[in-house]
Order: sequence, then C-alpha cells, then structure tokens
Amino acid sequence: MNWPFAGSSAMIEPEAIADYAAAHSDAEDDYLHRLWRAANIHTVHGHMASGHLQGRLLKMLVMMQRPRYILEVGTFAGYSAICMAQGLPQKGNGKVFTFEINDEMEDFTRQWINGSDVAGLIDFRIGNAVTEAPKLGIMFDMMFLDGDKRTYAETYDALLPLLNPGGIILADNTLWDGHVVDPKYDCDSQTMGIRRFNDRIADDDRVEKVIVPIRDGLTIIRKKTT
Ligand SMILES: C[S@@+](CC[C@H](N)C(=O)[O-])C[C@H]1O[C@@H](n2cnc3c(N)ncnc32)[C@H](O)[C@@H]1O
Repeated sequence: MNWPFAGSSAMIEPEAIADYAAAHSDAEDDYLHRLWRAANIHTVHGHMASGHLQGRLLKMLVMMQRPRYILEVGTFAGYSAICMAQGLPQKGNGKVFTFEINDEMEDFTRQWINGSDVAGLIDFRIGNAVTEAPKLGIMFDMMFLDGDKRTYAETYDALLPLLNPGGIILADNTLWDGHVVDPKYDCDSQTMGIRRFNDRIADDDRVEKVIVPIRDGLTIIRKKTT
C-alpha cells in the first residue's frame, strides 16, 4: 500500500512505517511466523495471508468485541482464523467458523489449523461461505470478509442478516492497493467490486463504518442496535 508520509525533508517509505509499527506491536509468535513462511513457499498467493500486523489487530479486535461466534469468508492458509481464535477466551464457548471455497487448500490449511494451540476454537469448512453459513443456523457477533472482491457487496447483503445488532464486520482489502482511486483500474473487475462494496457500505444507514488504512485497507462496520 503506497501511503506516503511526508517528513520534514523527505518522503518516508511506507514499508519503513509498517516495519516500525510491527516492531512496536506484539510479536508474531513462532507458529504464525512458520505458517506465514510455509504459505509463501508452498502456495501461489502466499501474500494473501493476513500477516503479522493485521493478525495482531484481528486478535485485538476480537478481545475488544468479545464475540461468541465469528464467521470468516476465505480461510486460505488459516492465518487470520488462528489470530482471531487467539483473541477468544481459551476456555470459553466461542468459535471461529471459517469457510474456504478452494478445496485445493484443504490439506495444507487443515494441518496448520489442527496443529495450532487454538484448534479447538476453529471450525474449518470447505465450501462457499455465502451459501453455507446460513445453514449453520446461528447468529454471529463478528465477521471477517476476505473472499472474492468482485462479489463483496453481494456477500455483505447475504451475510448482514446473520450478524447480531452491535456486531461488527471487518472487510479486508477495501483500498485495494490504492486502485479504488486510480482511473487506470476503472475496468478491473476486482477494483470495480471493491468500489461497489465501499459505495454500498457508505450509503447503508443500518451500519456505522470506518476505513482503516492498514495494509490494503480494512473497513470496520458495526451493525446498529436501533
Ligand atoms: C485473501 S484470501 C484469505 C486470507 C485469509 N483470510 C487471511 O487473512 O489469512 C481469500 C480466500 O477466500 C477464498 N474465497 C473466495 N470466495 C469465497 C467464498 N465465497 N467462500 C469461502 N471462501 C472464499 C479464496 O479461495 C481465497 O483462498
């Protein structure tokens, strides 16, 4: 994400800011570090995993929101699911339900989730979260939308009814590497999908929202209680 920070005499590289923030945040534990490396070595799009800073933010937000049930759209390697599960009370009744539509990820991801010390708090399923989550018959207090960018708006419409009032949705990649404001990407289907989603959220009076420019943009959406 190209977020220039104007210094007194020179522009400071965004990577330097990210490194500084990571160095002054809780460390990435060894297991997550190994998972991140494995995802980048053994999968084509390893960079899709949340990573250190966003992972710590997800854990922190779970600890603040204290959800019982969390829904994740897009498990990929399991990095974010493990981070969110780390924020749940370790002996409570909370759970992360996480769906991955790509069944080729199953062996890799199940092994890493099962090997983590929060395996008992994660229900990992292969399938389309949009069609499968309603079948669980439960309401969620938190959701992490991180699936297909082209259909973010439809995913939101389908899943908002499953969110309790006061619950929050975290939507990842909502600034899409700055493409949302770059006319060069006017015909790019993922950019168009993210823009459509951002417009939809901005106009939706049922929710409060703020885009946090961390990593690739993370929108925090809270369903109003009245
Ligand atoms: C960006 S990656 C997820 C990264 C992961 N949440 C993390 O932060 O570590 C997106 C994943 O969503 C999956 N996906 C896309 N649409 C989906 C859907 N409707 N239901 C479940 N998974 C989906 C893709 O196959 C891909 O593996």
